[in-house]
Amino acid sequence: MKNIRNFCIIAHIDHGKSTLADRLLDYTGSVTDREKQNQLLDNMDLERERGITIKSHAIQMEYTFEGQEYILNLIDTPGHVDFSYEVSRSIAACEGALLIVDAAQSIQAQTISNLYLALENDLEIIPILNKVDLPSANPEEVTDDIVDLLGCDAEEVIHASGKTGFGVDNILQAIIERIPAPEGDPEAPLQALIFDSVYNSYRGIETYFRIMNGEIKKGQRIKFMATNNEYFADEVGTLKLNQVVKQSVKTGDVGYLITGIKTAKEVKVGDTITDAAKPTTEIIDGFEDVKPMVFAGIYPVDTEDYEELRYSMEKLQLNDASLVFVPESSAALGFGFRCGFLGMLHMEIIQERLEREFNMTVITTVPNVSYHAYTKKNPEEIVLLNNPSDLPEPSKLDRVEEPYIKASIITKSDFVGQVMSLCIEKRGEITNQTYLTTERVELTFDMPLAEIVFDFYDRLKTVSKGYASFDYSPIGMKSSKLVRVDILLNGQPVDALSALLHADNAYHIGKKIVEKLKELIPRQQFDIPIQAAIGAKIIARETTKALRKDVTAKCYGGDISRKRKLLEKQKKGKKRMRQVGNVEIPQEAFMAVLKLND
Ligand SMILES: Nc1nc2c(ncn2[C@@H]2O[C@H](COP(=O)(O)OP(=O)(O)OP(=O)(O)O)[C@@H](O)[C@H]2O)c(=O)[nH]1
Repeated sequence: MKNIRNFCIIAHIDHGKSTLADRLLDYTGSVTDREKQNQLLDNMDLERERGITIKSHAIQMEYTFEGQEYILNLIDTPGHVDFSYEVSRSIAACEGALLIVDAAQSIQAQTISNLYLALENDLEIIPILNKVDLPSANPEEVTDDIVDLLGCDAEEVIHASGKTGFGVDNILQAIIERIPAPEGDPEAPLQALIFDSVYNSYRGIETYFRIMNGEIKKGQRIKFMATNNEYFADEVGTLKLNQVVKQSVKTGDVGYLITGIKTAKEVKVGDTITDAAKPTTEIIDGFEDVKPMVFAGIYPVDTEDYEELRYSMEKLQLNDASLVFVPESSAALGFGFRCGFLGMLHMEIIQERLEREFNMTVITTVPNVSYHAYTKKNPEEIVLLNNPSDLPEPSKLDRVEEPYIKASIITKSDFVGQVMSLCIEKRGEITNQTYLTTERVELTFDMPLAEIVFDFYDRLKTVSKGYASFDYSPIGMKSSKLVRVDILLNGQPVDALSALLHADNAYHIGKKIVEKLKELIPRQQFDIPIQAAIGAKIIARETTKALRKDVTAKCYGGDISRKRKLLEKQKKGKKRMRQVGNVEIPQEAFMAVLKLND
């Protein structure tokens, strides 16, 4: 046990975590040449393409230092706020963390929020100044920032480059010398923390764990404490680039477990595994059920594909326990599902995975957060509001509450004014302002989550010229004035275009939505009035004028291949169109409310 080191890497997105992890694997000879790929840890196609780590993974390295052999378990963590719960679990499985800071970007919002998580878990922090090879790197200044943040000495900050491999040896030495070996009692009853799980279509769910006390043996009868379900440990082992089957995995080590479980729901990240016959009395604390934050409708483009969509979503859920969905129907779109996501990125990922892995083309409706409504009849009972159509009639409605977050934004002092106005426009209330250095400021706001869902990231990037980073955590519900803005096309309400908006913004946003829809809805053979309404009251109107020319008219008698190309193009464009009444609506229109400022 004294030669084991468990560590994770924490960083703001794009500061070079995955690249550096690959370097460590390379340097310790943990990968053969054949296995070398650009980003080894990001083994989902989607992850590699987007350059982000979606799910955490673990990997074991062996390294000989001063004549002693060490086992280094690296637990990779996702960098995006949508997945911060997974970060917190991976952190809990370690004794130390490499804190990576980009030498050109310096400290950013997630550097700080992840650092706090690591400190809460008493991890030893090894600060690393990464990307020192960049011409724009600013090593002295950024080192000062790190020293200020951590209260460490400048000598403790390791200079490195994931690109050239510079400094990797120093990092490995620091891992061995500075991070404590795991503690724990090998004789005690089994107590292991689940920090991740992965779905494998042949073997069922693979559970990743870190053993705090005791050991886990092949064939042992074990129990998951959150669910109280018992299983046999069909296979256990450690994690190299591939799994290495073992007879047992012991205290302090990190490993995987296969029990024949088929659905991701049964395995909860953060849960404790123990022995069924001789259970531990202590649950590892910190376990919480992750709740979806953002909801949207997902519909098949072709109504006939509904059953297939259900099948695909069920398959996807086996794999991703944080995805929730219930059937819903819309007058405009037919049968589909109301889905809950951890955040906007999670929503995009699900949509993309449906397309890539299941070949499903879907239409996603305007996302909204989950409100709590209370009716006059029963003012104590919460009615969960995940869908605009569920909003009770104004006469029956007592009050509505909406979820709030604590938002932390780090930016340059030059942009404080603009960032503040943006946050105030988004109904934020400033709670704190701290100068991290003379140039960098951390602003903290209490804000409605709903405002983040709508175009917040993009606006923040624009007003700060890219020099702002953002992180948030939920802080509970607050009362809100909510109205439903309906959209009518050609006089017909299209339920899938309805949005829940704060009363103060409803007129303004309603007008903008209508203007945006005018741009997005293709012209047809007749005029299409586009209206926004609150209840029976029309608050805005635009008209898409009738089409005058036939696009292919010119091609008659002309070059047939050109005409075919045009028609092909038209067909492609149609793929994501939905006929509602006699109006064709493209997918972009359903999301128009998110892009009002483009
Ligand atoms: N010049 C230079 N570029 C680097 C270095 N390390 C990483 N990069 C580049 O920075 C970008 C982000 O690197 P990643 O390793 O994917 O960043 P990450 O922190 O893992 O990102 P997430 O997984 O999304 O959190 C990539 O384009 C890398 O090629 C470095 O040391 N020097």
